[in-house]
Amino acid sequence: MKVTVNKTKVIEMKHVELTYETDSRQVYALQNINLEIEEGSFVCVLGPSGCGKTSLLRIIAGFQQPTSGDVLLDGKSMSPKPDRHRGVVFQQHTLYPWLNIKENVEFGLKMRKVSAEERNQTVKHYLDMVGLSQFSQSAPYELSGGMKQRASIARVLANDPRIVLMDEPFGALDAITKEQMQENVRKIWKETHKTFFFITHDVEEALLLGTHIVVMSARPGRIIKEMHSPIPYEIEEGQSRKYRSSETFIDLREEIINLITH
Ligand SMILES: Nc1ncnc2c1ncn2[C@@H]1O[C@H](COP(=O)(O)OP(=O)(O)OP(=O)(O)O)[C@@H](O)[C@H]1O
Repeated sequence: MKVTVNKTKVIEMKHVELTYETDSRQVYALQNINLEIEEGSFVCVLGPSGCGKTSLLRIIAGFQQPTSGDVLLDGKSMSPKPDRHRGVVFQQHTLYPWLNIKENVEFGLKMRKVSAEERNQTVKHYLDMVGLSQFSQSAPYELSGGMKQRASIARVLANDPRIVLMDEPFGALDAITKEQMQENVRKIWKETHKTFFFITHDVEEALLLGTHIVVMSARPGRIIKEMHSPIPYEIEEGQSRKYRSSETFIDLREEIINLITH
């Protein structure tokens, strides 16, 4: 007997279209986007510059309304306003400079009037997870770029979102820090079992992180291919570099590059 596992869909996008209207012109940004994001998956969105990746993330985050189509969160029409269930990590960190790292991470919890004891436990848990326990009293300016991004991830996770949205979060980091951050995020994803939605233009990054890879066409952005990859489950901690030369990795990389460039 075939057993079918009905996985929970955190996000469903149905026939989503987006046209930006400016004073001088219309920009047809997204065309008929149909996407299902399963709980616990790590979705990576890849595509040429200007294809609408950030627009897609902004719609899921609630920063942008689609022109038409439906977006569901846990099967229900999504609130048109951003909320803590959809936490965003941007390319440039958005930590408050006047708060220390602990205060930044506990900010959302404080707004929700979570007790001091629970706030302390939660902040400690996530600062430990991102390796910043020693820096809880530091100001954001005292941290390196990679550390600031780790603090931003801890801040989002502390709010216990349904989905973590990341818009090219490592785009401004040097190559070695970027590689370490990829390892960190994959480890965090495995530990938290959270659902991630991650935008990148780096094919190798998508392969090292994505269990569900979404490839988009040039504008107007359409989904031209979706792939389900075993790679992030298989890579052992610290083994990314070795994995890049594996046959599965090289074949998938070639397939994606061909899709994007043709
Ligand atoms: N607020 C806006 N008003 C008008 N046009 C916009 C607006 N935001 C984005 N666009 C246009 O919509 C298209 C998609 O933009 P978007 O930023 O979503 O693409 P992207 O794939 O994330 O690009 P990149 O990889 O270069 O960051 C682009 O042509 C962009 O110029």
